Amino acid sequence: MGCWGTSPPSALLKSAGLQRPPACTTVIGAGIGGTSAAYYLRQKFGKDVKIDVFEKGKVGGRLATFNVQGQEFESGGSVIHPLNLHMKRFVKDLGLSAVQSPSGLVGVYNGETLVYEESSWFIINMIKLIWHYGFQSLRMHMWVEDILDKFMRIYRYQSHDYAFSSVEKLLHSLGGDDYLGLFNRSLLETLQKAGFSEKFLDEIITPVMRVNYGQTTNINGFVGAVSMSGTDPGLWAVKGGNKLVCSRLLQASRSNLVSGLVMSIEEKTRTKQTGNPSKVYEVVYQTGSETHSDFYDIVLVATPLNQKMSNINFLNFDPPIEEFHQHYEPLVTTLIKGELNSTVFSSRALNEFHLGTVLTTDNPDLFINSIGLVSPVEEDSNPQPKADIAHVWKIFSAAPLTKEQILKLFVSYDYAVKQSWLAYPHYTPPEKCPSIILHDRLYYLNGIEFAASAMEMSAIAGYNAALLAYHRWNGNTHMIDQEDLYERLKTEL
Ligand SMILES: Cc1cc2nc3c(=O)[nH]c(=O)nc-3n(C[C@H](O)[C@H](O)[C@H](O)COP(=O)(O)OP(=O)(O)OC[C@H]3O[C@@H](n4cnc5c(N)ncnc54)[C@H](O)[C@@H]3O)c2cc1C
Ligand SMILES: CC(C)=CCC/C(C)=C/CC/C(C)=C/CSC[C@H](N)C(=O)O
Repeated sequence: MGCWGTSPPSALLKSAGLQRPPACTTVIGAGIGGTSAAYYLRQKFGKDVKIDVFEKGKVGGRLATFNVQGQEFESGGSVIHPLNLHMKRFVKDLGLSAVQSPSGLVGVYNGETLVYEESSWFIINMIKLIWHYGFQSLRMHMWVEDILDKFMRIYRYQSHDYAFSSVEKLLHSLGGDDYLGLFNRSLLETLQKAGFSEKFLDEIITPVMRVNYGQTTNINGFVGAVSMSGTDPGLWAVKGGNKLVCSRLLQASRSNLVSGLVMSIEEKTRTKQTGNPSKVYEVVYQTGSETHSDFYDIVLVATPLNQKMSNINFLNFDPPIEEFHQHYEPLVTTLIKGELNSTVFSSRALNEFHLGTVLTTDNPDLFINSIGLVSPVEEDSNPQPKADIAHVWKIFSAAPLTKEQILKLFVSYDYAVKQSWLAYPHYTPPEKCPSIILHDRLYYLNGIEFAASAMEMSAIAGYNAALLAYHRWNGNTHMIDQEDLYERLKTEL
């Protein structure tokens, strides 16, 4: 594979006031971030650009399914918010369809008892919430709505082709200093300042952070709000599995999928047939037992950069590329088809136990973060626990469950399968997001996960990196890091 054959002579383009298009680009990682980046690279750079996508494992990355006795279930990223507009548009444009995610009744267990239990009657729920927590639920809902409202501005910026060179600048463009402040402070600090009570934080907010991010209210306020929005009504998933979005994006981008592990990236000077030297990146990768290398004008890294997850070496850069040591939270997803031992959580037998999900408080004696009924990826349904039927339950835990632990939770079970992840960043605000621009034409997408890790966040990062690469290649500095975009675009319809 070479980079030089396809682009028109640069002298010709320069005289027409145009930069030559890059001949070869590459994306490392075929998760939702990498495949959306490939899709937008094609849209921006046009049909002649070569796009190679490297993937060491399966297309989809953290979007994956398990098979339980012939049926597929999501094992990684599972629910999508109704206002996640990139995911929504991908599904529509790529000929996929959406299914509603199960929304059964939720309870919160503290290791001894259910401290909160939803009712199927809306009015009873309202009364219970007000009785236990006053109007804090309503205030929380308004807080999240305000953050989400501002978040939606990104779609307008991106539809006008604006790009950001850092995650901090992107966040600032959404809502100014207050928005950036959310990222720099813990959720706990922000919500305590806003007057939320310890009881509400311990019994409602912490359990939501545990199910979604395996962490407590020590995470940053922005990811806290994203996590709370994951309790909104109308969550959905892709029929057949969320990972289908990645394979369809790859197809639509007409990229070449290279099944290989990228080991290193190095900047090299190449002399073209015209005699002009030019800077390119050499990407060294392994397929099976063989080592190969190829040269690229632009490289987009779409995987968390740390030794445990991608282990890519950046060689001979001057100044050197910063080292990434960000810690990702270990998390285990276990699917169990069996009869729940409902008496673990309440005195009620299973035929009187109507909860579809049990969340947990931050009690060190608990060995699970959450347990919830799940539906196969093909089905649009709301499974209800019934005494006579073994259902499939999904459990999130920090460590793999032992057989004894499973037998505490289930009277009996037919099948159990587990998947271990390094799931999301371990959030420790205040912290700095890793740079998006690692070098001249070398970009990094996954820094956005330090603001919040979610499918839509990676899709936003993929679009942003493609726009940034395009504008920097063409010298369109006026399309990068523009201030007051919201005010400026408000008048444009
Ligand atoms: C258990 C779990 C539940 C989740 N639930 C939700 C949810 O309900 N909703 C939601 O929005 N988000 C959820 N998320 C988060 C969401 O799944 C991720 O934020 C998102 O999928 C990240 O996508 P990505 O493309 O950025 O990274 P990844 O999906 O990690 O993709 C990176 C890819 O790069 C590949 N790669 C790594 N190193 C190399 C190398 N050296 N060479 C070649 N290839 C390499 C990897 O194999 C991988 O496929 C969940 C995550 C987990 C783990
Ligand atoms: C990015 C924005 C604005 C919203 C995303 C909201 C959302 C879908 C949050 C969930 C994030 C997440 C990491 C969930 C993990 S667990 C999901 C689910 N509860 C499950 O049981 O699988």
